Amino acid sequence: MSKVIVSKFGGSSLADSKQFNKVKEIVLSNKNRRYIVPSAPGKRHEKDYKMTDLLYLCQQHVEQGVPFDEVYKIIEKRYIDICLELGLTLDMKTILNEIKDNITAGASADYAASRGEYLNGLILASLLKYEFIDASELIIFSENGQFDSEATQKRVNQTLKSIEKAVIPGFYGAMESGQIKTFSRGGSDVTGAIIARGVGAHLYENWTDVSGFCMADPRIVENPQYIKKITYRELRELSYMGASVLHEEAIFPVKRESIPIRIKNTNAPEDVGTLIVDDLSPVNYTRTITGIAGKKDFTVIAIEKMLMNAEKGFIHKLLTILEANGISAEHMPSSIDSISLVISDKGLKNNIQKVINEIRVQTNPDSIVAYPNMALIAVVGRGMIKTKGISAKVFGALAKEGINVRMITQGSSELNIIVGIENSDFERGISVLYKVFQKKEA
Ligand SMILES: Nc1ncnc2c1ncn2[C@@H]1O[C@H](COP(=O)(O)OP(=O)(O)O)[C@@H](O)[C@H]1O
Ligand SMILES: N[C@@H](CC(=O)OP(=O)(O)O)C(=O)O
Repeated sequence: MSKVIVSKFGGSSLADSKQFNKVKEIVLSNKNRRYIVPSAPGKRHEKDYKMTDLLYLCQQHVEQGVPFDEVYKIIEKRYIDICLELGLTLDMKTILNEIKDNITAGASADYAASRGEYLNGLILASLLKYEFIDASELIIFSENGQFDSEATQKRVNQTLKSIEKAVIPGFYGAMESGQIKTFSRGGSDVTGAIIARGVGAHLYENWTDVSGFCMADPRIVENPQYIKKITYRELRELSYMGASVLHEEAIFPVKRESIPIRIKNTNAPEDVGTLIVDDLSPVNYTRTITGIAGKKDFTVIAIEKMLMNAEKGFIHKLLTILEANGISAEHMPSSIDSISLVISDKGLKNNIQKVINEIRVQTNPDSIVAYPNMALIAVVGRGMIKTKGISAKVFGALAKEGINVRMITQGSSELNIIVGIENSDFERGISVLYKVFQKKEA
């Protein structure tokens, strides 16, 4: 049986006609690249717009009763220019008018955002001469908006088994009612992984603007080392903690079938990139740390109460309060008489005072203090478990740099150490940790 590759191209790979031509060359250079998943056009340079952001903006204008013609003109120009420069005969103007009418008539934010991928899918299918399959026919969400993995798997398998080559737009699907639903931002990576599982691909390629996964964010550290091979679990930890190359949920569909992922660079296709493999595969242990990633903007709620450990149901009460407020705690480091709730500011949505009051009333603590402006940095590596002195290296490096560590947690899998520091120390923290771990261990 011939091998099948599913290739997802990110927004940076499809930002303009020049990038589309690179994508065409890549796809056509390997006949196994049969199912292609495009994102919406991304930024062409630092100050440029992402089409997805502009489409959300149009919908918000309608919601506020403000005209959105000026924003829509930017969107129209980007797509029409791409079509003209590629010499395609697609009637882009008519399709764009239809979408504009729908947004004007009050279409949902998910519908508006999804059109970025929809339009790019039409263009790419026409350029490659591949069949266009709308993601709304393949990716199924239940009526309460939950992604239905098993129904989707069946649908993808059934539909694509008779289609030799297809372009399927990323980022969205639909409910049975036909209503469009998107994944969270960056979700085309998830679509690619779902299609890879559905067609039983032997490889899921994720094409972007970097030659693989770096040991640290290249926007913070200059020329960080690339990771040649990484396990799904390590990658998930790094993605979740802010390494935005791959959506953290893109792991699940491919992990189930042990389909490897390769991160590749559209601008340097000859570079090997990063291979993401199953946890059982041998990993190169010459490096104890695989990568470092982090996120800013957390609040830590520190609660102290004498004999907390003896009070039955204390943690249950805290979690019930968070749940009632629609909040989840990222971490909960604790000692005998104290516990800290680490919550992202995005999740907290300005509810801090309300949550603190409820905790005070329902648990009667000795003290409760909120520490805002915190950042989390995770040092991740499967080799960690076998190596002494990793934590000493982490804390030593941060101390030497004069960075105060406000919180520490280590996952029970010993796959990571997470430290909480001030937002203002974040970039310095990442850089100094990269410096101590970049050298290869003996
Ligand atoms: N550890 C990391 N390794 C590589 N890139 C990273 C890392 N952390 C963050 N990034 C950023 O992720 C970007 C690629 O992801 P993204 O912008 O979503 O690309 P795409 O548009 O192809 O989907 C890179 O340009 C880089 O700035
Ligand atoms: N276009 C969507 C989905 C996506 O995955 O985009 P990208 O591949 O450019 O990260 C977004 O901006 O969120």
